[in-house]
Amino acid sequence: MEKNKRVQMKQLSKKRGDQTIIRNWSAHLHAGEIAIVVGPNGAGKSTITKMLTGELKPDAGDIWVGSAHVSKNPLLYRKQIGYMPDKLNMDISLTCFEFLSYYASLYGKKQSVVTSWLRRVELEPKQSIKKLSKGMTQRLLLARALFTDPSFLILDEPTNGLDQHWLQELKEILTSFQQTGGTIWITTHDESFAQSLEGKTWRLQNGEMISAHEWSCL
Ligand SMILES: Nc1ncnc2c1ncn2[C@@H]1O[C@H](COP(=O)(O)OP(=O)(O)OP(=O)(O)O)[C@@H](O)[C@H]1O
Repeated sequence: MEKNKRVQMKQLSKKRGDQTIIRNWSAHLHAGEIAIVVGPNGAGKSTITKMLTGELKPDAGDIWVGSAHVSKNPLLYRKQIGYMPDKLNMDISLTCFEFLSYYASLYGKKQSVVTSWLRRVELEPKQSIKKLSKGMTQRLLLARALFTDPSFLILDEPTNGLDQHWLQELKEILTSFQQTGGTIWITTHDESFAQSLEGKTWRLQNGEMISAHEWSCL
């Protein structure tokens, strides 16, 4: 799929219970740009990430990837995104190959793409997904997010459970995605990983998304 898509968020607002997670926030990401969102537990990082994936509807505001609007063109929008959640919510017995093949059939991708991504993330195709360690599960979810060749990659706490070797591999995978015009959104608690990426960083607190430049001036 052609990448080089701009991501726009316009006047987004979201409340959960009594708490305002995002208050009237606008931003855009150029194609090939990395956005990094940091913030304490409960600040709303997962909430905003779920709005970007289309799983949660904003109370107000719009999100576009290229010309696809999150709720007005949901099918086209979903085709543009690759999402790596912070955990695998699936309690069935499948091998890594069967797991990715299922998504391959939904997205019309060849089995050879599945095989080559499993090789890239160093997972054994016949390995049961129930027996994967945390870091191995993260690698499977990374492969699932990328094998559809999205233009916008959304990663929720991608470094959880990864060892030093895989932190470096993750960086390399993200850099090559970025170099082909892919745009990336990452939420993380891992400040050293965040600092190692050349991206636009925001801190989320009390309903505000404060850019790194602004918070260094506070
Ligand atoms: N389903 C829900 N219904 C109501 N409130 C929720 C729901 N899920 C989360 N919240 C609340 O929304 C706020 C933001 O939660 P969220 O999970 O987005 O934070 P987070 O920054 O991702 O946290 P963490 O760093 O712990 O993952 C929290 O106060 C949380 O209690």
